[in-house]
Amino acid sequence: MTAGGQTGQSTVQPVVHGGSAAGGEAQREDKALDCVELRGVGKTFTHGRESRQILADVNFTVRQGEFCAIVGASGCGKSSILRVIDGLLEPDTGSVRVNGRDVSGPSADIGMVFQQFNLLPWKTVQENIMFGLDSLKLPKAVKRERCQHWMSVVGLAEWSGHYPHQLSGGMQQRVSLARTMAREPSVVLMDEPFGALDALTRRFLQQEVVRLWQEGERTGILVTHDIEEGLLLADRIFVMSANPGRIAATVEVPFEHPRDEALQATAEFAEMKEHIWHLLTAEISKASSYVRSRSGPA
Ligand SMILES: Nc1ncnc2c1ncn2[C@@H]1O[C@H](COP(=O)(O)OP(=O)(O)OP(=O)(O)O)[C@@H](O)[C@H]1O
Repeated sequence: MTAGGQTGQSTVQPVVHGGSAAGGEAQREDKALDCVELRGVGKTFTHGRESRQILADVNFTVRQGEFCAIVGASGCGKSSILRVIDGLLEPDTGSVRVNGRDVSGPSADIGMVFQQFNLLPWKTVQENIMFGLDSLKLPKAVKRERCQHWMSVVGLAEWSGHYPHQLSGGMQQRVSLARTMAREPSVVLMDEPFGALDALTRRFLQQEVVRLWQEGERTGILVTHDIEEGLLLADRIFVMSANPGRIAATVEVPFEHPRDEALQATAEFAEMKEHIWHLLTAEISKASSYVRSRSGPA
């Protein structure tokens, strides 16, 4: 992870970039390190005679090895952004590039972890992870090796022969994480991966994710409702507006890892959390007055 800044100051000065055409980012010279690039991405869904613009002029860049979080109100288009990056949803306007190539459909370069574990109930832990490797053109022995490796990394080697219903929610999410990571994608997209877990398990898995990112050169994008989760995991946080969804601000997270309970108890952490909360609520009230203005006087 490329965390920057210090924790020693009494007051944090949040570094915030606006969400204008430059993607809400400072101009940079190191373009070679760009891993995920969205430029002018827009999407409108149409049902019958009704159209709704979900995304408008979404711009951001995530650098190789960086971990970014997207926060925003429910329904503002966070998951749609991940689906656009994953090639599952085609934008109407703009471009999406991953590792310098235009995205035109799902690719082995990109992995996704969902809130629902999506495990096959009739397959064991090992079989579920092997299933994730099925479509890769790799020798069987390499697949077996990767499967063993990732079962150990997520601490489930002893559970390899168990079925999903014999595992806790946290264990099932670890299988799901291992299944994605075993494919060794260079970009991992996470859509509220810890949303269905209890607080303790969530914290434990968040720490696992931080460890995985510190060990390898992976790029991650996490969608979350939880500002604290973003602050504990991400290098930068994209704050979204709604109706239509765009990146309203980009906040650089100034804390070094490990980001633990001691950090969470600091005034600096509370200030950052409040700052992002203010950005979010300002966007939510702007979005609701926009909706009110379009639907006429109450
Ligand atoms: N295939 C689709 N057809 C029509 N509308 C869709 C489709 N997919 C998503 N939407 C709509 O697009 C909007 C954005 O959905 P999306 O799931 O991206 O939001 P989100 O910010 O991830 O929401 P949440 O935080 O509640 O999961 C929602 O209003 C949703 O109903």
